[in-house]
Amino acid sequence: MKLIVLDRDGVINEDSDAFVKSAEEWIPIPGSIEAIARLSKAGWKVAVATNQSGLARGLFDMTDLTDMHLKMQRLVMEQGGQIDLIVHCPHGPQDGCNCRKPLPGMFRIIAEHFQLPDLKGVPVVGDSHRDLHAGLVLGGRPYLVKTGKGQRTLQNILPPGTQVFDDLASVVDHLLKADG
Ligand SMILES: O=P(O)(O)OC[C@@H](O)[C@H]1O[C@@H](OP(=O)(O)O)[C@@H](O)[C@@H](O)[C@@H]1O
Ligand SMILES: [Mg+2]
Ligand SMILES: [Zn+2]
Repeated sequence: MKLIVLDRDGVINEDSDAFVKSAEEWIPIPGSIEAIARLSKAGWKVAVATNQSGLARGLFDMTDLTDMHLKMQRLVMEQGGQIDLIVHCPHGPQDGCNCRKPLPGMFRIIAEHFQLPDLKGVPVVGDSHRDLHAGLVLGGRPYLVKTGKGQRTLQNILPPGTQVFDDLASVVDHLLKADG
């Protein structure tokens, strides 16, 4: 199965140290929406795994998050693609959940949804270490983008085998070229 797992903030949309708290604040990174649509049209399944501690912090609520994801989905569908699954962790750093990246809980949910035993060889695209580590636990192939917090992430040692690209559009160019 051609499946990819994307981090959201800093990969699909612009991130903010003040959190992205509404659909109005949710702004796509240039090329990312079109890149997701290109994957869909090439037969890829697209999943999103996103930490949303802003919910636990009371910065926004589930209605706001749903509005952000409806906007994201609408923009991709307007380009002829779709996002097949969006999984979020609503918890805060102190909540002790098993789904907040770098823990792999969301990635297990994604594997189960697509009836896969693991995510061996599945590209996992993120802008932070925690995105890459969470995906590696299930065998994912790590891709770091320089958008969002990616430049900061680059300052530290990356997991072995991590491939670095400027942005999601460049990752998708690479994957679709390899598709042949
Ligand atoms: O990159 P993804 O996983 O899609 O989402 C990240 C966001 O939930 C927020 O995660 C926060 O980290 P803490 O949750 O405070 O550690 C901060 O990094 C915010 O700047 C960022 O917007
Ligand atoms: Mg991110
Ligand atoms: Zn969680």
